[in-house]
Amino acid sequence: MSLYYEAASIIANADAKGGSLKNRVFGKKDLKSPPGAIYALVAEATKWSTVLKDVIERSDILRLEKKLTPTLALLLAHDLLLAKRGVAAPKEHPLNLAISRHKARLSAEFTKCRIRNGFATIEVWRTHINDSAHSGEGTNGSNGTSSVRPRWVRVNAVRTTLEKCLSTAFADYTRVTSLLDLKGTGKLIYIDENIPNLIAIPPRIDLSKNPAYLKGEIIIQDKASCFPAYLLNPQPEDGHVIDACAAPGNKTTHVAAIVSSLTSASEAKVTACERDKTRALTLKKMAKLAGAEKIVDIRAGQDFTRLDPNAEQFADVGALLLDPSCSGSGIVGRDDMPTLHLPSVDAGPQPVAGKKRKRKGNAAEKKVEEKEEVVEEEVTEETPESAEVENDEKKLAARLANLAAFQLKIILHAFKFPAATKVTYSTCSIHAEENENVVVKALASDIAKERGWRILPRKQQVEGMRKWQRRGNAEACTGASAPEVVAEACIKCEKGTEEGTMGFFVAAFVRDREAGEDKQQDETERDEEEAEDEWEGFD
Ligand SMILES: C[S@@+](CC[C@H](N)C(=O)[O-])C[C@H]1O[C@@H](n2cnc3c(N)ncnc32)[C@H](O)[C@@H]1O
Repeated sequence: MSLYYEAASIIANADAKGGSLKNRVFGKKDLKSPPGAIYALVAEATKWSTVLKDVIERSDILRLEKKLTPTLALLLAHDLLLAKRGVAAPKEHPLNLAISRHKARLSAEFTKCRIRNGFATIEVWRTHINDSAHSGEGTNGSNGTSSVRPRWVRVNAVRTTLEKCLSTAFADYTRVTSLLDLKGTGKLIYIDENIPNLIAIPPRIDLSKNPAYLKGEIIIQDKASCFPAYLLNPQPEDGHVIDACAAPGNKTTHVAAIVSSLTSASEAKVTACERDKTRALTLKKMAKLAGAEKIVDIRAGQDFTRLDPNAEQFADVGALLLDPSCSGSGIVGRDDMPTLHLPSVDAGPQPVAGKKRKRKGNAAEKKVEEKEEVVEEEVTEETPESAEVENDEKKLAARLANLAAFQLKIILHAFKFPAATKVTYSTCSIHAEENENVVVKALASDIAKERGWRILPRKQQVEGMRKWQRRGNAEACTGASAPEVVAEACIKCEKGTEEGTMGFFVAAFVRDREAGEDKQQDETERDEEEAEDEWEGFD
C-alpha cells in the first residue's frame, strides 16, 4: 500500500481510534510507509485543506478522475503544489499520473486562490497557515466561518463560585464578549452564555500550575462535555443520580456540583459506575480533587448493565447520566487531528447548460475526451488498493454497529430503574450510527413504550440548551414517529467551528412519574395475573 493510501486510511480512521494524529499514526503497527512521512503528510495536508478543497473543486478533477477519492486528491494535490519533493511516487505510478496530468489547472487555481486571499507569495501564505494551525484556529471552519479552539474551564461549584474565581484566579484577565476575541493578545476571558459556571480563555495560556487548578476549584473541560449534566438538570425531587460510565469523571464531578448546589452536600447522592478498574482510580482521584468524594459513591469495576435496577438501594434513582464508550470521532485534543476539509465532487464548475459535449466535437474537446477515457482505464488498475480503502470503510461500519448495540443496551438498562424519570445519553462521536440512530431505536424499544419514555423536546430543555442552535439531523431520525421533533431535541456540537467545541452529541429522555408508575403498576398486575393464570397446581 502506498504512502497515500496509508495516509488516506489514517484520515478515514478505519480503526475508529480516538486521540491525537500522532497516536493514530505511531500506534498503528502494520504500516509499510515510514510513520514520520505519513504523519507529516496528513498534518500538512490538513493545515492546507480549506485551500486545497477549493483548488480541487474549482479544477473539477474529481469529476475527471473518477476513482480518485476526495482524500487521495487532497493528499496528492498537497504534494504536487506544496511539497519540495513533489509527489512521492514514481512518475509512471497511476496515482502520480492521475494528479500530475492536471498540474497546469491545479497550479492556476492555486495561484488564483492565493491572490484572492491577499498573499503576495506562497511563503507569506505558508507562514499564515502555520500560525493559524499553531494557535489552534482554523482559517475557515467546516461551515465556511472562522473557527476557534479556546481552553474551556469549568468553575467547580463544589469548591468555589464563578464570582470568587473572577476576583481571584482570573482577576487580571480582561473580559471579552465573543469567543473569536480570544484570538487577541494578553490575558482574556470569556463567560459562556449556555452553561453556568463555564469560562473560556486563550489556548496558549497554561493553567497546569495555576493554584485554583491545583486545588480543584477549576476543571479543564470542553464546553460540549458540560452539556449532559446540565441537560439532565437533576432537581432535589429527582433523588439519587447514577453516572453509568463515569471515568475519568468530568461529568461525574459536574453532576455532583449541580446536585450539591441544590441540596445540602450530605443529602446529595451520585453513584458512579466504572467497569474498568484502572480508569476508576483516575475517577477516584478526580472526585477527591473536586471535593466530591462524599457526594459520589464510586463503584470501581462495576458494569452498569449488571446493576440491579430493582435493588432497594436504587429505589430512589430519579436521573441517570449515560456517557458510554464510543468511537471518539468528535474528540479534539491540543495535539489532535485537526479538522480536514475534503473536496466534493459536486462542488466543481458545472457544465454550461446547452453546451453538452458531443463525441464529434472540435479537436480540443476531443482531446479532452480521449484523455478522460484513458484516465478511467489507468485508475482501474488501482482496483486492489481501492479495495483496501473500501475494506477500511467496512471495518468502520462494523465497529460502529458494535458500539451502537452496546450504547443501546446501556440506555435500555437505564430505562428499567423504577423511579427514573430523566436520562441523558451522550457520545463524543460525529457518527449518526452512534447518535440519532441509537436514540430512535431506544424510543422504539418495548421498555420505552411500556414505561412511557419519550424524548425531551427542545422547548422543555434547560434554557442554555434550548438556546443552542446546532441540532440533530432529521434524516438520521427516520423511523421515529416524529423525526423532525426528535432531531430538534437532539443537541450536537461540531469540531472546527466558531463555537469552539469538540464534536459531541447529547439527547435527553424523560417520562412522567405518574404515567410511568401507572404503567409499571399495570405491568406488575399483568405479570401477577399472568402468573396466576399460569398456576395450575392444587387441582
Ligand atoms: C466516554 S468514557 C466516559 C467519560 C466520562 N463520562 C467523563 O466525562 O469523564 C466511557 C467510560 O465508560 C466505561 N464503561 C464502558 N462500558 C461500561 C459499562 N458497561 N459499565 C460501566 N462503565 C463502562 C469505560 O471504561 C469508560 O471509562
